[in-house]
Amino acid sequence: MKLYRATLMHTPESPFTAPDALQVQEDGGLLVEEGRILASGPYAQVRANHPRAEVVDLRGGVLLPGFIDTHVHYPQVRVLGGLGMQLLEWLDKNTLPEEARLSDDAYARAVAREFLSALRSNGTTTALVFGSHYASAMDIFFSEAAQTGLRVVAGQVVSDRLLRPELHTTPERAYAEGKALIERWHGVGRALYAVTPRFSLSASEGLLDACAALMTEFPDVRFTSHLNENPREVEAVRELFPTARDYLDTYERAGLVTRRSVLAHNVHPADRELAVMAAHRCSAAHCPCSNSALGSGLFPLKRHLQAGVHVSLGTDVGGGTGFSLLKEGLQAYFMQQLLGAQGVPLGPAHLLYLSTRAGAEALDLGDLTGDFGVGKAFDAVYLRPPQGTTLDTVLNHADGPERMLADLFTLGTQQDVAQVWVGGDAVYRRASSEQEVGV
Ligand SMILES: Nc1nc2[nH]cnc2c(=O)[nH]1
Ligand SMILES: [Zn+2]
Repeated sequence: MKLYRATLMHTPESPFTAPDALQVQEDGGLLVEEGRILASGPYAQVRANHPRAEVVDLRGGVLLPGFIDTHVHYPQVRVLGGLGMQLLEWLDKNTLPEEARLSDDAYARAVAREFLSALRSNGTTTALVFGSHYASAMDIFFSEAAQTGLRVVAGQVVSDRLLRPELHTTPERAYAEGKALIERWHGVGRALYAVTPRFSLSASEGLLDACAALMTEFPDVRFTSHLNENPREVEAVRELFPTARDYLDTYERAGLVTRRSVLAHNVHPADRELAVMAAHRCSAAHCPCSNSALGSGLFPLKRHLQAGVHVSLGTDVGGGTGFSLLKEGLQAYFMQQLLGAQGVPLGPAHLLYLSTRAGAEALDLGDLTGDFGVGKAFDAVYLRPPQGTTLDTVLNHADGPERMLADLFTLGTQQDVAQVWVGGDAVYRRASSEQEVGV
C-alpha cells in the first residue's frame, strides 16, 4: 500500500456543465493498493487513517491524472514536421509513403518502440491509436505496447481505394484480419481493439460493411475514423457517396456511429451531423495542433457543446506537432480565443478535463481512469519542472492552484514530465541528470 503525497488536481466532472469542476488538494494524499485508488483527501487525514502506508513524497510538483490522447497515429512518428501542406497533399507526399514502410516487420517494431516511448515520456497513459494498414505491424504494436504497461485502444487501419495499392485491402481480408487481431488482443492486459477504416474517402461501402460486421460480432470493441477535417476532403467524400446525406452518413448508414465511436476532427460539420453524433453519444476528437499545421480550420467547439456532442483531445501525430497533451490543450485555448464571439473561453479546468477525463469518457473507460476518484486506477503524471526553467520560476510565484494549472499548460513540455504511472505501475521516470537545468 502506497500513499502518494503531492499537490493533486483533477476534474471528475465536466467544467462545461459543472461549476467548480476543478478539484484541488494542495497537500493531498492518494492511497493506492494493487493499482487502484483506495482513499484520497488532505494528506494529514489520509495518513492518520493509514499510518502504516509507505509514503511517496512528491511535494514540489503537481500530480495530475494521466493524459488521454484520443487520436494519434502509430506509423507517423517519424513524419512529424512535414509542414506547408494541406491534408490530401500531406497524405500523398509525406505520410502514406512512410506508412507503406511498415510492411517490414523490423521497421514496424522500431517505429512502435519510438511511438510508445514518446507517449509515455509525455505523460500519456491511455491512447486511442490509429494503427498500421498491415496486420503484422499491429501484432508487433500490441506486443510492444503490452511491455510498456500503457493502456492502448488500437486497430488495424483499413482502406480499399485511392491511397496507394500496397496499402489497400479487400472487405473480406479486412474482416478476417480484424477478427484475428480482436481475438488475439482485445481485452488482453490493458489493450482494447478499435475498428478503424482510415476515412470514407478511402473506403468503399463494402469495406465499411465489413467494419460493421466486426462491430456486430464483437460489440464492445471501439470504432474510430476521420470526419469533416478538410474542405477538399469533404467535397471528395460527397462525390464518392452521392446518396449520403453528408460525411457522417457514410458511417451512420453502416451502423458505425455509436457510444463507442470516436471521430477525429469534425472541423466542418453540418447541424444534422452534430445532432446525430449527440443522439448516438459518439465523440469528436479535437486535434487543434493538427488543424493548425494542416490549415484544416478552427474547430467549432461551441456548436459541438450546444448540440450536446462530447469532445475530447487528440494530438494527431504526425499531422499534429508532437505528443504533448499540454501543448494540445494550449492550442485548443488559442483557437477558441481566435474565434472571438464564436469561441468558447477555456480556462485551466477545461484544459485539464479535455486532456484527461473527457478522453476516458470518449473511450467508455470512465469507470476506470481519467480522474483520481476512489476506485479508479492509479493512472497519473507527475509534473515537476527542472530547477531554473521558466516554468519552475513561474510556478514558484503562482498565486494559487488554478494559476499553477494554467502555467503548466502554457509552459509545460516533455522535460517537465518527471514520472508516470499506469494502474499503479511506474511506466516512466525522467533521467535524473535532466532534472537540473541552468543551475
Ligand atoms: N490528420 C489526418 N487525417 C487523415 N485522414 C485520413 N488519414 C489521415 C491522417 O493520417 N491524418
Ligand atoms: Zn488523424
